Amino acid sequence: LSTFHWPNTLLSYADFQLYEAARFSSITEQCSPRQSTTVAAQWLRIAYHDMATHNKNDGTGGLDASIQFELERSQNVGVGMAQSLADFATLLVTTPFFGTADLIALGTVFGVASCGGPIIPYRAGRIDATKAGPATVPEPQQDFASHLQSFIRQGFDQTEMISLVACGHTLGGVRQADFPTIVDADTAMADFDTTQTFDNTIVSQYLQNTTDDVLVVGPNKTTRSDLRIFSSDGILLSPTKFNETCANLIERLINTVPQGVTLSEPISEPFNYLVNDPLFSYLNGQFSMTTTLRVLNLNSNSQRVATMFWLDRQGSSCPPAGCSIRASSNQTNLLNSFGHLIPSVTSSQRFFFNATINAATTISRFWFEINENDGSEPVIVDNDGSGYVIAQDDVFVDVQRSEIVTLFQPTGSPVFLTFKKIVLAVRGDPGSIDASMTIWDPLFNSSSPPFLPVITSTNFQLDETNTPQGGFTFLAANVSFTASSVDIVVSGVGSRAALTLENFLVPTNLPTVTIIGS
Ligand code: HEM
Repeated sequence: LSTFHWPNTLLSYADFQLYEAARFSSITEQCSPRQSTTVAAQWLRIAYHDMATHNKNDGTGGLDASIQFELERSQNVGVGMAQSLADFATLLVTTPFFGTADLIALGTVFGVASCGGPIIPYRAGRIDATKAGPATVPEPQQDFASHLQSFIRQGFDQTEMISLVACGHTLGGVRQADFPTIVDADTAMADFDTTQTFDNTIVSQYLQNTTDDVLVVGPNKTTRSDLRIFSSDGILLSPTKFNETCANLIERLINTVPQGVTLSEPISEPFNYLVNDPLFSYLNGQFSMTTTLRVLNLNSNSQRVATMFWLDRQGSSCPPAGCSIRASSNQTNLLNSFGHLIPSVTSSQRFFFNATINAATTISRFWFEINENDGSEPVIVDNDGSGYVIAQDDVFVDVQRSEIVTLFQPTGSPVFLTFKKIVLAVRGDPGSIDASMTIWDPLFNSSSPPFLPVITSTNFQLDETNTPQGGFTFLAANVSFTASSVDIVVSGVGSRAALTLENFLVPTNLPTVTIIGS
């Protein structure tokens, strides 16, 4: 198992979306059927069509969600396209650093695995396009030479093209409504092979001349593109190497991105020792700091104690061994349906810590110890030796003063309005502080693609309900209930240059308050 090195917002977010977030992976769980095909087939096809804009010669195009702007083209016909984009949009999980293109890639990884295919390593960090790319998706009526040219432009040679088409056409099929000249009027959907699963049947049935793939044996010769491709070379993908070859090629497909986009390191299993960004609150001279530690593959042991240690900033309040607090609770079985497919993970557990810290001497770094209390050496989890360093405590979102506010207007037809009030704690004098926030809300304003996030800015105001205390000034600003991530910039904190809290993920579990209007 690989160890998580904190802080890394992108990797921890990607790990969460891959292995813990339940809603996304559950849509395709067990290769779930939809519209006479499978969700996985729809998600793999959209990934290919999105990537197919790539031009390796000038580095443009690739998996960048430009498909959002390309749906009226006949080459992107099919209900699966808009449906897949709606799947991704309604999850409301995109952030400035993890957009729709990252979700399309994630959908491919989930879909292929859910249908019994290989587990494809995942990289995050794609950048969403803001406009359409070129119309370069291959179509069945085109000749072999133009298909080969397309794949070469996308970065795949002839052998890889043959394999990649087989890897794609192991799922799903051709819809009569989309291709009435290819599929008989009495068939809604002509499956490429006789299994819904991700397997080599597409290849073995082709080799045995038993295939029903309409792009091989369909009535219209012009549109037998799979036949032209599969028969173009003797080296059709070997059925025994199907999974391995497809894993490599589909991984390359989803990692084909425009030049200049840098993807994260590949993730192929959940991180061990994953630490959540600590959250702070100030009250009466003390910080309350909460964080969590996820540990994998622990045996069951009721004697186990997990402890968080920390050092203060001034070396006066904590002993050299650190102040400490035991985990307040723990939770097991954290993984989603995709996480359960990862063979190296046998169990998952998260420990919750809630430390009370003297706000004057404060905290400089923290780490953990897991003691089995069975005579074995305790395991120290200290971020590869550096500890988890708290860079500054002059500005933070105060998570106990922030809240989810529901305004309820009971008269006439009752109206509810729910939003989040973000309270910022700033060490400094109310007169000099200036704070603003850019808010990223994945909630789209449209009922059809493109589903684009709403990005707004706001200034913080002095918070009248949280008066200054212990050298801290509290400022407040509201964000929509669905806002996923905010960037906060604060100036006027003593003599410091402007401080930024970037990509702060808006907590989902803030205290709630209902205000009843008249
Ligand atoms: C020359 C290249 C290709 C051609 C001409 C082609 C053509 C087609 C056509 C005509 C359909 C039917 C779509 C519909 O009925 O709406 C289809 C479906 C599909 N294609 Fe391809 N394809 C090609 C390459 C690929 C590749 C490289 C992949 C992925 C690796 C892929 C994945 C799929 C999948 C998964 C489906 C099924 C979709 C569903 O059931 O909803 N295709 N393809």
